[in-house]
Amino acid sequence: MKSLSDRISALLPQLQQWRRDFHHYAESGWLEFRTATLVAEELHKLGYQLKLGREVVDADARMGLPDEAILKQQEARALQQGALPQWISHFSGGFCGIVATLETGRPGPVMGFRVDMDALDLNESQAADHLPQREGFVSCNAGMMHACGHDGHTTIGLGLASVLMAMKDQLSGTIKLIFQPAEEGVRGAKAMVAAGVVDDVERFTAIHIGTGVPAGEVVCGSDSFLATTKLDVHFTGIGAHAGGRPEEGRNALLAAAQATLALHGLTQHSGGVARVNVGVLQAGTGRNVVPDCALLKVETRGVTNQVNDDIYQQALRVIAGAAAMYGVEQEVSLMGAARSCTPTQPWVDFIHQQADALGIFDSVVDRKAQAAGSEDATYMMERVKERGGQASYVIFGCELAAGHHNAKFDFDERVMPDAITLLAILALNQAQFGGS
Ligand SMILES: O=C(O)C[C@H](NC(=O)Cc1c[nH]c2ccccc12)C(=O)O
Repeated sequence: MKSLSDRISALLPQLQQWRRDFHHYAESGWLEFRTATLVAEELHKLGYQLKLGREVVDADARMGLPDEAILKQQEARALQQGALPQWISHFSGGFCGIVATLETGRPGPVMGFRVDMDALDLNESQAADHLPQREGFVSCNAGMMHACGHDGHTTIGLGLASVLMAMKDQLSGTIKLIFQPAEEGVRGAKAMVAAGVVDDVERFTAIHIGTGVPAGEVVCGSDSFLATTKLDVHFTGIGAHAGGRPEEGRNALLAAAQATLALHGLTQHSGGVARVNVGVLQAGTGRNVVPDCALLKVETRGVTNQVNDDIYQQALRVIAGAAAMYGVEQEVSLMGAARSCTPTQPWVDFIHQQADALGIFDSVVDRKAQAAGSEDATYMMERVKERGGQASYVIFGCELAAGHHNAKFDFDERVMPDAITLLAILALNQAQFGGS
């Protein structure tokens, strides 16, 4: 019987081909049409039971959804780029979620593994020293780039699906592989949770690669995710002749500028780390017009849910105050959110034990001290925990060509087989878990 290691070694060419294809056809959140159809086809060929689109994504719980015109345009683009027509109708309208289930027929827990599929809104570097450019798989979609490793995550999910199906006679219980859209901007997980995707999951594991963790190190229970709230703020003023009748105008641009400066002063909280970032300020229409419109794209973050919630409430007050200063209207729209979350220690201990026993990592640790970014997998973790299940978030360190969200981001692809190995071992050895 082929060993796990032999099976994964045999997959290496396929892993690189998958990763580089996903990278080349990078698709941002809710627009992962091509990616989702290819993933669905691979999982179908492997023999998994599939739940797709609206079956696993609650329409009303989606956040930060692009408008109808963009959804339609991007679906057409995906078809032109090779999205599979037989699957795409499941994902139309921005429902690019997939859950693949393997029921072994033998008693055992439901184990959930979650990967995310979306790219970032970013133009990828086309410099000669950027490997994806040099080797011909740089993103072909303007304004979309896999600059956080989610092409690798999707590939790890497919590699895991392949080896687990091949070794299904050695498994027990049920395996659920969750392919999530729109993690960037923390927009997709809540909708999958609302659709009930993890309601039966007893042991949940989400993953990330890189994040500053050194190559060869695995973090078994990352617990430093910042709770976060993402908001768009529209200011509406009154236009007027800037030279002739400025006093008749109500300046939305100044309100937005005032709000921006005030928002960035909000990072004091006795509860710990807090962040505010105004990432976008768009305003006005012409140099001789008192600006009647402005848009801010803002995020708040906090080391705990309470810190973030407090900062968010202060932000709302600051925005209302800036609008009042200039006599303009303001409207806040929620565009994304994620909670902070602590993994369950019994599951972290089990992952640590299995990673140690594998002997393929230079370092195995439970957690890292530095405040990480944010993650909406925390919604799934919290849902599993509130039903008494086990949940953790594993980070696989690897060499990065540049930091996350940078136009020259790239990762060492050798991290993928190591990640698949550990995740597969968690499933194959789950009977050794002594926790609840
Ligand atoms: O808030 C978001 O949009 C989610 C996004 N998430 C990530 O980038 C994934 C991530 C989680 N932890 C880390 C740590 C370092 C880089 C990336 C991450 C972020 O933090 O901006």
